[in-house]
Amino acid sequence: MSDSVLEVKGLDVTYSTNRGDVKAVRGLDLDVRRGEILGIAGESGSGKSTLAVALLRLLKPPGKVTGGSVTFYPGGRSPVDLLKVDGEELRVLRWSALSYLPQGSMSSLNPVMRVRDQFKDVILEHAPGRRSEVDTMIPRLLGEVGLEARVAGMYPHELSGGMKQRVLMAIAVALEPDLMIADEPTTALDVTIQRVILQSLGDLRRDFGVTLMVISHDMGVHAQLADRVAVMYEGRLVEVGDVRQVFKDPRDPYTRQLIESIPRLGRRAS
Ligand SMILES: Nc1ncnc2c1ncn2[C@@H]1O[C@H](COP(=O)(O)OP(=O)(O)OP(=O)(O)O)[C@@H](O)[C@H]1O
Repeated sequence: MSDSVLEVKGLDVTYSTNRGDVKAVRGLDLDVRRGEILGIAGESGSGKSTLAVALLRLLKPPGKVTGGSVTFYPGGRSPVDLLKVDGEELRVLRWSALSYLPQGSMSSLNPVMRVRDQFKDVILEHAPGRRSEVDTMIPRLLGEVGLEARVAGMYPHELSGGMKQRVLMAIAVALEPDLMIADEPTTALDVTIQRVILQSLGDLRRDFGVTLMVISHDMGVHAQLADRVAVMYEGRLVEVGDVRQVFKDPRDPYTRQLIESIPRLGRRAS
């Protein structure tokens, strides 16, 4: 099995607008190693979300991939160029090999469905063979993110923001994907809940062996969670390395600036 789960080479993404082209991702090379938590850092507008949706083939017009390749190495299957796979192949890969926790995803739960049925929808759509296991899978998955089994019988409006986020994380790992991409998973949550979410993400990696790509503008999140961090600036990757090394001795001036904007954490990680 390859040591990489994803290999991005020379990725270019452009938004063509009537005010001109915005090159949101420029010549980006990135290797995501199997089993790691890779943080993607950078300020707002640096291209982090565009990178995520391009990798997941969820980029919407006027966004367009204008160059590069993205090789995905799902465990036990042949490698695929995610930029070239067709709709059906992509449908098979979604959730079961590649899952996504979008930015602001807490509003993506269906308000009129109980949590249990939202799990069932995903599991039965993407892994119909596991029908008989569903009822035992749900409490186990909820337990994995620190939620009680009774949450399965609740509707989204009965859950706090942090609980919704944890339900979504549990759904995202239900089919044991190789890679999960989480975009700003802690944004809009209060500090105590943020810590719980980060802890749960770490637990999911440990228990499911899922590789995580975690996008956050908050260097504190990366200091707490990531093994390696990749820093984006104006669509380019300016630095990638072991999180401790990057915090201790940032090579790029922009990375240094990001770290200095959180002096307390900068000190803690050094
Ligand atoms: N639909 C769009 N049309 C035109 N330009 C866009 C569109 N979406 C994003 N952009 C531009 O692409 C660049 C990268 O944006 P992107 O949202 O990927 O950054 P980001 O780092 O994820 O920031 P944020 O965390 O604020 O979403 C920005 O210059 C942004 O203005």
